[in-house]
Amino acid sequence: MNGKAKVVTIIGAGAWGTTLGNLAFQNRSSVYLWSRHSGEDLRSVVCTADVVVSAVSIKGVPPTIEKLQKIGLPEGTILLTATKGLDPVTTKTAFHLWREAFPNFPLVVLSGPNLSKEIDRGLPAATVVSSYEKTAAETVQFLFASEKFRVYINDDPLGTELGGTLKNVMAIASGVCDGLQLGTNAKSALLTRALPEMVRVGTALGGRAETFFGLSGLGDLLATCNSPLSRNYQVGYQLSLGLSLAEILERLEGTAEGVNTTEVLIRIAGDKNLYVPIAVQVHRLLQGEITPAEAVTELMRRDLKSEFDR
Ligand SMILES: NC(=O)c1ccc[n+]([C@@H]2O[C@H](COP(=O)([O-])OP(=O)(O)OC[C@H]3O[C@@H](n4cnc5c(N)ncnc54)[C@H](O)[C@@H]3O)[C@@H](O)[C@H]2O)c1
Ligand SMILES: O=P(O)(O)OC[C@H](O)CO
Repeated sequence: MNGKAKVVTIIGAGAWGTTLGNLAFQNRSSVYLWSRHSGEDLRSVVCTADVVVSAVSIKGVPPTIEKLQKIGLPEGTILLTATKGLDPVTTKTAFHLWREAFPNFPLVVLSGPNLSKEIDRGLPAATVVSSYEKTAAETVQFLFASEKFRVYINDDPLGTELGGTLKNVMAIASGVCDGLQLGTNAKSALLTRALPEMVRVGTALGGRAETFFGLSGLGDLLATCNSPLSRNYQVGYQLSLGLSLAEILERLEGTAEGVNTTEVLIRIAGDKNLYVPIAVQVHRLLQGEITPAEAVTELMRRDLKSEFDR
């Protein structure tokens, strides 16, 4: 299948699934947006699809996979995952879960600095689609690309996905930084130190270092850590104003994956002996063990060290 796909089924009618559906629709694809609440038969909308997009949050990935395994997919269907999270049960990324469940289907990851509300307004943005199967990546590239949405490809799906996943932890820290009005120097230091922390974890989990310096790593880190539109940033910002995590999540519009990702990341870092000082403080903050101001103090009073030694 070359050029623009004709039929796209999007599973997950949340903010991101809806935005992706609109982008494909504007490119003249037939788009089915499926929600678990719609009552529509999932089989009927996947059996004719050229591309099946998973735009559910990470907790929705295992049940979605289970449903599709029962239904079965036509041979050659391209699977596209747009989730940015870590499975709390297995600690795996969505790419791993989909690969294990559908090893013989072309699998593509989409991740980048993509705040859906900006894209919905028609503002220009760029993203990355990544796959070991180049033809599938190119098909997805043409499916979504427009003059408003520039789509790059690469062949490091794990690194691409992990950039988008790990930056959510940093976005919580960044929201704290802005909420406490720590200033531009502090913000710059935080984001600059966040990137090697993401690279350390991301490469230990199989991503390539260079990918984290691209759109799906540094690009998404900058977008999410600087925008009040980010739900993860909002979690940190509102914690710094004194709201409890429960209160914030109750009012939050949509999913802040970073809350779960932080908890899973701390387990991974413990198992693999990875140095993740920012994530450790975000975790303690989310657990209610320390205040936002104490988290900052803990980061600043660590032993002095060389800039590039670990
Ligand atoms: N909103 C954005 O700007 C944006 C951009 C890029 C990537 N993402 C990522 O896309 C994913 C979805 O984000 P969103 O903003 O659409 O979140 P959302 O909260 O608006 O929607 C979540 C979706 O997941 C589905 N879901 C949740 N639990 C489920 C379950 N148990 N079974 C089946 N479906 C389930 C919900 O029904 C809903 O359709 C997240 O991983 C997010 O990090 C979001
Ligand atoms: O609202 P957030 O924090 O989930 O961020 C959305 C996207 O991941 C930004 O690229």
